[in-house]
Amino acid sequence: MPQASWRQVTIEKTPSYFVTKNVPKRIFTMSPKMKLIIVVRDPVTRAISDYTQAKAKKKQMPSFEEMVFLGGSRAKNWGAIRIGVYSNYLKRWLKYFPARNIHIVHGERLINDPGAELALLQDFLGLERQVTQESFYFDPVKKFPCLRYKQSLSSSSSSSKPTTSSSFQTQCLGKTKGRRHPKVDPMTLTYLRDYYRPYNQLFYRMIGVNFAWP
Ligand SMILES: Nc1ncnc2c1ncn2[C@@H]1O[C@H](COP(=O)(O)OS(=O)(=O)O)[C@@H](OP(=O)(O)O)[C@H]1O
Repeated sequence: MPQASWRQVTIEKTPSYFVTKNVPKRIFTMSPKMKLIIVVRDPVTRAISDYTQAKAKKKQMPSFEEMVFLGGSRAKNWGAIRIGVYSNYLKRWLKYFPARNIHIVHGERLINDPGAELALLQDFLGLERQVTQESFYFDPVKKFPCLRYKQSLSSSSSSSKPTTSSSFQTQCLGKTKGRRHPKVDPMTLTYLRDYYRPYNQLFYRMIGVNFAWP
């Protein structure tokens, strides 16, 4: 972790931390006061997203449906499916950290209403609410929210007096985020939704929030 002054908050982001066995203990040993942020989305969409990412790297990969059904009972062990059982992983974290140290970000709302989701996140981190709805605009091409922020530009005039003007800068997430998902056969979707339902219910009870994933 880089050094930070008392005015700064350092964030480190690695998706695999959530699901890697020894990480809760390792992070607890590093600092039991650590604040943890977990972004979750409907596990069925998550599985398709995971598959889409893998397929982009491995073109000859079978279709999503084949991966789910031809894998038979092994399919449940396929990382893309297994990771969506959030309750299993959260349990491990709760052995070390109290629920108040863990903030769950609602992945769908992060896309549909980023200002509201960021308000909750800033509160959790004890930060002033500087990122607001106005910090985002919806990019019609990318179909995702992107950041819009003011940047002060200093320039020297002929009298060499510094002038400060401000303009908006914009920033979207990179090309690998927000990939187009394949269309998945409805029977496969139903099968996966039925599979996740009880685990989702357990997860809602653990966090005290119902995301109402279908
Ligand atoms: N603002 C914005 N722009 C683009 N993408 C956004 C945004 N907010 C959330 N998302 C969702 O982030 C998903 C990719 O995040 P990952 O955690 O899978 O990324 S990674 O594992 O760290 O590579 C990515 O998943 P895919 O849509 O499957 O690509 C997005 O749905």
